Amino acid sequence: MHVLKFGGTSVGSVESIRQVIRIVDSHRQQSNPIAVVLSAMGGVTNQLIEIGRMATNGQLDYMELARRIEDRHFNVIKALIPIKEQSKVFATVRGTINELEDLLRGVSLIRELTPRTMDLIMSFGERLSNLVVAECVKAGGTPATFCDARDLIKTDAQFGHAEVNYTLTTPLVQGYFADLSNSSSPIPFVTGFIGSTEKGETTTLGRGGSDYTASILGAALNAEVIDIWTDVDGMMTADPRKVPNAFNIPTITYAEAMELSHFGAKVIYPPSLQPAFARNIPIRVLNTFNADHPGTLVSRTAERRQYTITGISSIDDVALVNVQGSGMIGVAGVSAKLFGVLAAHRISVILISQASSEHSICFAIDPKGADRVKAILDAEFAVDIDHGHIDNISIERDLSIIATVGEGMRKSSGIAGKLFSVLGKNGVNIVAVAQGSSEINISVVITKNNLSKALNALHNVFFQSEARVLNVFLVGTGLIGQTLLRQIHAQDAYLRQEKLLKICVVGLANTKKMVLDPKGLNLEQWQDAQQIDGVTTSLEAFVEKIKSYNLPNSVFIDCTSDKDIVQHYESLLDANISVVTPNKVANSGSYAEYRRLQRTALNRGVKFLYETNVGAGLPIINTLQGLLTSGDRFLKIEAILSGTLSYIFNSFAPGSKFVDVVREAKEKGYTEPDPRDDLSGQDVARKILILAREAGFELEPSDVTVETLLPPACLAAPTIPAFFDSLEAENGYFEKLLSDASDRGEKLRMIATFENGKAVIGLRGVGPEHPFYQLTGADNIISFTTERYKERPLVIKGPGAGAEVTASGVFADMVSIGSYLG
Ligand SMILES: NC(=O)C1=CN([C@@H]2O[C@H](COP(=O)(O)OP(=O)(O)OC[C@H]3O[C@@H](n4cnc5c(N)ncnc54)[C@H](OP(=O)(O)O)[C@@H]3O)[C@@H](O)[C@H]2O)C=CC1
Ligand SMILES: N[C@@H](CC=O)C(=O)O
Ligand code: NA
Repeated sequence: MHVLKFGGTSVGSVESIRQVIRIVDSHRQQSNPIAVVLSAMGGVTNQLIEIGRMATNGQLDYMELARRIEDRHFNVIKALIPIKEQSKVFATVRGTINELEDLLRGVSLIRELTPRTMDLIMSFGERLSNLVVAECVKAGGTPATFCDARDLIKTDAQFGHAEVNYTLTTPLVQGYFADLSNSSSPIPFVTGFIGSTEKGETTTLGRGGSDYTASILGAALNAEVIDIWTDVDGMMTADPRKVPNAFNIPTITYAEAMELSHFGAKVIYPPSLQPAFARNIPIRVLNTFNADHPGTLVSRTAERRQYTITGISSIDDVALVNVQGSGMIGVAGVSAKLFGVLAAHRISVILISQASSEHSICFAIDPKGADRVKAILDAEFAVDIDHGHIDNISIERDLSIIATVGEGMRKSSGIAGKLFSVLGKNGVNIVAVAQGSSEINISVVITKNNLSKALNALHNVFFQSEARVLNVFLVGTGLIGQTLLRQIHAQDAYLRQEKLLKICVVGLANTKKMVLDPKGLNLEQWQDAQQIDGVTTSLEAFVEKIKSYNLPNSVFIDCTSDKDIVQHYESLLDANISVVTPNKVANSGSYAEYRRLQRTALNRGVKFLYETNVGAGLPIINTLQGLLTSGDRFLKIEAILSGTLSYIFNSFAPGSKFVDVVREAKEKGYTEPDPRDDLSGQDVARKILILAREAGFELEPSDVTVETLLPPACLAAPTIPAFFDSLEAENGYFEKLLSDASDRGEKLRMIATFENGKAVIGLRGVGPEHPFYQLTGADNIISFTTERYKERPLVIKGPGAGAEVTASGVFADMVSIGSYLG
């Protein structure tokens, strides 16, 4: 026997019913006999409930709604049954609707709607859908018969959620199907959701009722398989409306399905499938509208999986009740009393957590009942509260529960660690935790506003064949910023495939316009988006947006040289947003500010990265941090730290004009946005200060001595154009510097030195014997003398400025955050 159950959407329209008939027909070709269970046409059950309510209130237009239900079924008949055979079926439907109308008339007269009558009213949905579809199938030439499950499924009299009496039901089901197979073997279309008492009163089976019917039939007939046809491709790793990366779960165990469904994965309601589980009958969850998709197979065992967890589920809105007090410690019976009270009041508890100190118990409930629960507990524990054994009972609202579920978690270490670490790095506070000893479900209670972020962050780390998403916000779309965007775009496919990382640029800003889209901007047209969709930039508004989006794995990148923007770093880090920047301003201000940023990042478990502050993409800061972390001590740093000045002194030759060489350096992208910063020595001063700090020294900007190479007239230039004019006017001065040096057989180098706690920068002539003599292009060279590198210093050399190398350094910092957060 093969049981096929179709839900309300599957029988919701003429087109979908056509598809149901196709599926039924294709299964009929197979050797197994089949039984079909249908729900009511989509929406009809709710309409019936509404009709019942209207009739009780004496609203006569309930008749109008009943007609609409009739019309929907008539339309199916008209579309799927040949005209000459229609009248008989119309008459049967009309007769059934008449019965409903008589019943409603009675309700409207006595103005009372008991649960018993409600069940009877609701039963019309399944009775009509099965009746009509069975006739459509017959009209297509396939033998079919309508089966009213009230004749087979016997229940107690708990109307609304009746309990099945298997002792009576199983033989009735078996007998019916035995008779059927003795006849011409028509396909039975069995009404889902309904049953009847021994006295013949109509009952309904509660949530997941039609699945329950399929499961009862499958268990009684020892079916080979039960198909639950829905409108989605089986069960998913998470709710796809909340987690866009969610994907289909091919196989899942009964226990996992139970755990996931309990936490709101609404595709099926596994408790209703319990009878089939108990008999080890496999269940397939399939999509009527994508019938070739294999869906999800729910059975006792699941195939070996790539991932430790199977799915992530959530309950969006819960309240947490906290009962605590010193009187609870070591006193037996407090929890018995607590949960006894809850049970007596039929209050369903979603999650319980108690620490071993026994000082407090908290449990999650539906927030709608929270006030009532508090009132009940206040009353029940009034004496304990009065005596101070129990503190006041508190309720926390606006919370959600996330459950990570999977058989693979059993006996496997590190899952909880990963879960807490990811939530921690994303600034998601955990209010309560629960893990059953079955170890297949770890549930955490978090604040509701973090639900989407937490679900996506967890899905990202636990299902790593899906690329992890890094959400990037970039301020500064000048030379470095746009080179970075180009590099990100060019590397997109590589990062996804090889690093399982997707960089999603969510926001962009320059001084004029800012544009944000939480789904990610198209990097082929970011300029257009900024121009057309952008609004006037406000850094405050940009930062507020970043925080309010509350996306997982967020990174803020500052590619400006602005001073104001760095004021936002701390609050961003504090909101668990990592910061990456080539901008040296933050790290070269006061030492206190530098330390504050470091500490905030550390405390928040996020990253503040600035490798490109010194030597652009050259691995200088990382190397230095590595030495310091491993216990080395710095004795001396000697370096050429300006790409611009290197280029200038390597290119300035007799016959050329100094100002032209500076212009070339600017055109090549080596200079700061304001080249006076390079020429004055300010840029180098910032870099040596940062290096000294990274080497563990507490230096202030005033501790750096700068011997500038510029004559006073250039230093005094009030604007960039005036500065270039002054360089031109002072050409003789620069020529003399050059000729004096070459007369001595030397080259000019701006050298920064840090030794004995002092940083000095100055223009020096170096001869061929000096290691800095051979430097070419815009190269930087940094020589670290340390306890371990004392005889021969550790030297790093290479291009220290330029758009590509700088942007790639920022890129590397950004990607390393992706790995860290993942
Ligand atoms: N060039 C190099 O080799 C290296 C550069 N760096 C650093 O990289 C950073 C960027 O340099 P670069 O790209 O050359 O500079 P650019 O002048 O080309 O670009 C700066 C960008 O920042 C934007 N910007 C400035 N202030 C603000 C603000 N308050 N709000 C919003 N946007 C702002 C500018 O906007 P708009 O477009 O509207 O003007 C522009 O888009 C600098 O800090 C520099 O020190 C570090 C290492 C090497
Ligand atoms: N303007 C800087 C760029 C890197 O920080 C330089 O010339 O070195
Ligand atoms: Na660097």
